[in-house]
Amino acid sequence: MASGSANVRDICRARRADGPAAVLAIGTANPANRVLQDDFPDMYFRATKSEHLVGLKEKLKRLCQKLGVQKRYLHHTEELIRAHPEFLDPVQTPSLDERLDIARTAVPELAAKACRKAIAEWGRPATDVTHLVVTTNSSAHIPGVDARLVPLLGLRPAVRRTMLYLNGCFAGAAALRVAKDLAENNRGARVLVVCAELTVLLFTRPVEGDLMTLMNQALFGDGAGAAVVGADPVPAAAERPLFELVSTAQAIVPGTEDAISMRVTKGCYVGHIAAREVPALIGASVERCLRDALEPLGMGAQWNDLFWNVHPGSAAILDQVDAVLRLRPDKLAASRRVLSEYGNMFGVTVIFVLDELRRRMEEGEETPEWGVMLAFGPGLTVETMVLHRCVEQGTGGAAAEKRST
Ligand SMILES: CC(C)(COP(=O)(O)OP(=O)(O)OC[C@H]1O[C@@H](n2cnc3c(N)ncnc32)[C@H](O)[C@@H]1OP(=O)(O)O)[C@@H](O)C(=O)NCCC(=O)NCCSC(=O)CC(=O)O
Repeated sequence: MASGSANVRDICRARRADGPAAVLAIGTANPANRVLQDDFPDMYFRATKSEHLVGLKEKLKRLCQKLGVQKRYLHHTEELIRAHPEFLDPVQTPSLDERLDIARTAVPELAAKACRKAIAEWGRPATDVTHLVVTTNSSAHIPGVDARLVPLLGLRPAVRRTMLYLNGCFAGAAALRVAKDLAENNRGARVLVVCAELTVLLFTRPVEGDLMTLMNQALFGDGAGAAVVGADPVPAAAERPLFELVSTAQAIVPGTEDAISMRVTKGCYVGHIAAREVPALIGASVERCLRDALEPLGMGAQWNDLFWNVHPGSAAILDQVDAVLRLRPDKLAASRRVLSEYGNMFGVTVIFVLDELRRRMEEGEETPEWGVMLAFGPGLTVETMVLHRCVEQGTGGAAAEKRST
């Protein structure tokens, strides 16, 4: 009996990886339909036949100026909305089924596009992927996006799949956290992580007095972000670590369960955000979460000595994190750029920020060795991940060339 249990320990120990999990490749994708934020109020009020609500449209214009978004990509075009008049008033004409039908194919296809880029950069065949972690808010099917990705990407039928639904904006960080544990506890594992979102589930017409709808239409964008995660990179297979995932933490901020929420209704998804309060709530909790994550590693609160990947929930949220941590103006530049170019893509956004940080490092931007990923979402939940930079600074041309071949 005793020797039996010793055996099991040995088996478990032998199965663990030696080194930390690392991101080995990143891929991102968006739908083709590009929407400039300056054009959005006209487009939205035209598509929803709401031109008569002149005051509300002016309000949306003012709101658009405040969010930090200049451009987004949306799967739903004016043409698609014209073809689905039932989307305009989800209370009178419930249309969850029609929206989910769109998501059924569009979400896996968008996810596959990001995954293909990540796999191409990784340089190994798709059949070498051992685990798949998929997360989305924009789907409710079984078999899910994970199962659909197997034939789309040519993964092995024996790939071990994990599907995370409805995690809000912390989904990307949560998926990377799960991937880290899988990679470190399964020697040789190569985990494909993908997060994909479509906002057609939230689409609805503007209603006088309903500010939340304006916010949901103006802030969020569609996209997919993928990463290959594995420990002990194999140089002979041309694997190279970009970021080591050093430690992870998750915390619920007490008393904030109503601050961000989402309900699946007969009509569509209905999101609620206590938008004016959320930046301050995050600001009040962020330092505690960071100390809890960093102190066990013997790292102090020298926030400007780190690089930062903060989920850009909106400009006000980034401003609040900036102010509380007294960050130098350039510290959240990657988060601000992604918000500006793509909008808030829920959990996808932190993967885009990771890619943007990598690009900046390759282009030679002076970057500290250690960094932090911070993501927020319903709960209020704060996900914190300590990162270690492996990207070689200033390798811009060579690395980008490798990705494009
Ligand atoms: C809502 C804000 C843009 C408001 O900015 P300011 O406070 O600077 O400006 P303000 O109060 O003058 O408001 C500007 C205009 O927006 C209107 N306004 C205020 N609150 C609003 C709301 N909830 N929805 C829509 N409009 C709103 C005001 O009436 C005003 O209109 P008028 O001009 O007529 O007076 C900002 O506070 C913000 O970005 N909050 C955080 C948003 C957020 O929570 N993002 C996280 C998304 S969720 C996420 O990322 C995670 C997840 O989903 O899981």
